[in-house]
Amino acid sequence: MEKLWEHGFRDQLRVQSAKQDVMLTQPTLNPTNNAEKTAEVMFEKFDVRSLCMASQSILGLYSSGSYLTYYVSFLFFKHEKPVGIHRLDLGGRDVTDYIAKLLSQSHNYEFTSPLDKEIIRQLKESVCHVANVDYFHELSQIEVKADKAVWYELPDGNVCKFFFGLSNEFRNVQIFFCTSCKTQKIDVGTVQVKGPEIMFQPKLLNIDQTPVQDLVNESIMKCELAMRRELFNNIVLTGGNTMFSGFQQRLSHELSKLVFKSVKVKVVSMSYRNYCVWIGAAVLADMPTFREQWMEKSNYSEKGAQFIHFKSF
Ligand SMILES: Nc1ncnc2c1ncn2[C@@H]1O[C@H](COP(=O)(O)OP(=O)(O)OP(=O)(O)O)[C@@H](O)[C@H]1O
Repeated sequence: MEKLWEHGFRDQLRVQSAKQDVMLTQPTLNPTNNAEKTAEVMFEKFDVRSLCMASQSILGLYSSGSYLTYYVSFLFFKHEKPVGIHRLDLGGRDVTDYIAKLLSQSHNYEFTSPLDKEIIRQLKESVCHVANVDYFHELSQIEVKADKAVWYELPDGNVCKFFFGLSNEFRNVQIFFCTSCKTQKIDVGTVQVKGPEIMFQPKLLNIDQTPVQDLVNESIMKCELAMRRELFNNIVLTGGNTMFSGFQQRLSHELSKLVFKSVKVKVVSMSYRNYCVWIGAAVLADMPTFREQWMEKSNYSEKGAQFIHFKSF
C-alpha cells in the first residue's frame, strides 16, 4: 500500500504529501488494526497534515443526496456501536474470477495471466447481467445476440477486436478475439448470468456467505421498528459491482419476497453509482462543518494511531 500511495501523491496528484489533508475510504467493518497502521504510515512516512478515514457505504449515501443519509450518519457518529451493518465478503473480483473459472472449464484454456483477467473483466462488464426473476428459467432462455463488436486496447498498445456472434453448436453468445499473433474464441453462453448470480446465491461457489438480499433484510430488521418501512423504501446501490443490468430489479424482487406485502421496497440505482464513493468523499472533504472528523497531526503526536478510531467512520 505504501508504494501505491507514494505513486498516488508523486505521479498521479503530483503533490507533496506533507502539505495535504488526506481522506481515505475504507470498506465496511475494516479491521481496526488496518486503520491504525494506515494512520501510522500516513503521519510517519508521508507526514500528512491531517487524515480522515471514511466508510465507503456512508460516502456512497452522501453522494445520493438521500435524506436518510442523516439518519445513517447519526447511527455512525452518535452510537457507540452502530446497528444494522453487515458485510458480504464477495465482490467484483470474485465475480471476475468465477467467470474465468467457468470459461476455463468450458474452453480448456486457463485464464490466469493479468491480461487474461483484464479481458475477462471487460467481458464481464460488457455482456454479463443479473438474471431477472427466475434464474434457472433465464439460464434456459439465454438470448442469442448477434454481431456486436467491442474494441479493446491491450496494455502494450496493440488493439484487439472482439466479435460477438452466434454459435450454432451451443446456441449461445460467443466471443472471438484476436491479438497480433493468435486468434482465440470464447463461448460466453450461460456464463453471462451465472457470474453475477453468485451475489444472490453464494452457494454456487460452495462458500459460506449470506446472499446479498438476506444481508440487506437482516440489516434493516436490526434497526428501530419505526424506521424499517422508510429504510426498505430507500435502499441505495453503490459500487461498481452493482452496475450489472438487472441488479436493481432482482434485489427489489428478492426483498419483496422477504417482507410483508404492505411494505414497499424501493431500490435506488443512480447511473453514477460506480463513482459515488469518490463523489461522497469530495463533498464531505469540502465541508467546513465536517472538519471535526479529521485527525490532525498534533492528535497523532499526542494520542497515537489509536485515536483514528474516534475520527474515522
Ligand atoms: N458496468 C459494470 N458492470 C459490471 N461490473 C462493473 C461495471 N463497472 C465496474 N464493475 C466492477 O466493479 C468492481 C469495482 O467496484 P468498486 O469500484 O466498488 O471497487 P471494489 O469494491 O474495490 O471492487 P472489488 O469488489 O472488485 O474489489 C470491479 O470488479 C469492476 O469490474
